[in-house]
Amino acid sequence: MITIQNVIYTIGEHRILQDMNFTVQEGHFVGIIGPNGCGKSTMLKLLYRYFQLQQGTIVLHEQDLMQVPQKIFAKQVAVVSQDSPVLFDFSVKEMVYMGRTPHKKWLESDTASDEEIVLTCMQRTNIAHLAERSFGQLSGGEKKRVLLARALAQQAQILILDEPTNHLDIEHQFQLMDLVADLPITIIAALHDLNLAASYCDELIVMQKGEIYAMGRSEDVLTQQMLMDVFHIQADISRNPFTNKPHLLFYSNAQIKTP
Ligand SMILES: Nc1ncnc2c1ncn2[C@@H]1O[C@H](COP(=O)(O)OP(=O)(O)OP(=O)(O)O)[C@@H](O)[C@H]1O
Repeated sequence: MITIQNVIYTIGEHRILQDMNFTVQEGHFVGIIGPNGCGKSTMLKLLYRYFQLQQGTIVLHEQDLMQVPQKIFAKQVAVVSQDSPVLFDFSVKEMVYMGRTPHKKWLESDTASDEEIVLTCMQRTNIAHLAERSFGQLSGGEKKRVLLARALAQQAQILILDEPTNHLDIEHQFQLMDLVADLPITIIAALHDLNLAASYCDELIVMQKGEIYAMGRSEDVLTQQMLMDVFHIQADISRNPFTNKPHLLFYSNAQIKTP
């Protein structure tokens, strides 16, 4: 379980997060939604310790997240972030092997088990055919799938995803969501596609201006009022007949033609 209590985060004069409080249960898939600039990535960056906590506490399995030793943290938390800079030009396979690093001792060489994990993760993310390609030369969507494979190879109990479907074509969006939703681990993802969020997440956290506007099951959270208040968009909300999950049809007044 991860507990976020009274977390406030400020950059310069700008208060980015205001008193964030929520709990993520083990094994749940939690989606964070909200408009551009509302603080989703900042919240995730605190969770994966890219940012230092300034105020409040984050507790992971009854331990202060900031006190967890780096090597243990890397075994527990894997991340696919928006901007994962790669300074040197590695092959795809080398990139995925990096996911095994937290499990190894200094200079310990890769084992047959590492090889099997890496190959399986490449197959599951549909990148096995890219194994020898240079990471730097891949398309945005291919890179995203390599970063996911690397995160899977880490075999962490918590997976943090910052806009994981960004750059992916429609087939790979569903493939990625199917894949991660099927993992028996905790997942926290910032998502822009509200229909994907509604389809896959156990719970949604709606953020607005650095605060939580609402949280709960997608059925309860995705209301016309919320969509107007937070996203300033009109929507018809129905059920997807195939999945029985909420389905949003968006429109603007300008699109509605009067006869
Ligand atoms: N390093 C920084 N310096 C100054 N302001 C920053 C910095 N990083 C983020 N911000 C500001 O913090 C706010 C929240 O940013 P954040 O990236 O968390 O939003 P987001 O909800 O993830 O947005 P998006 O949906 O556009 O990715 C924004 O107003 C952003 O401009």
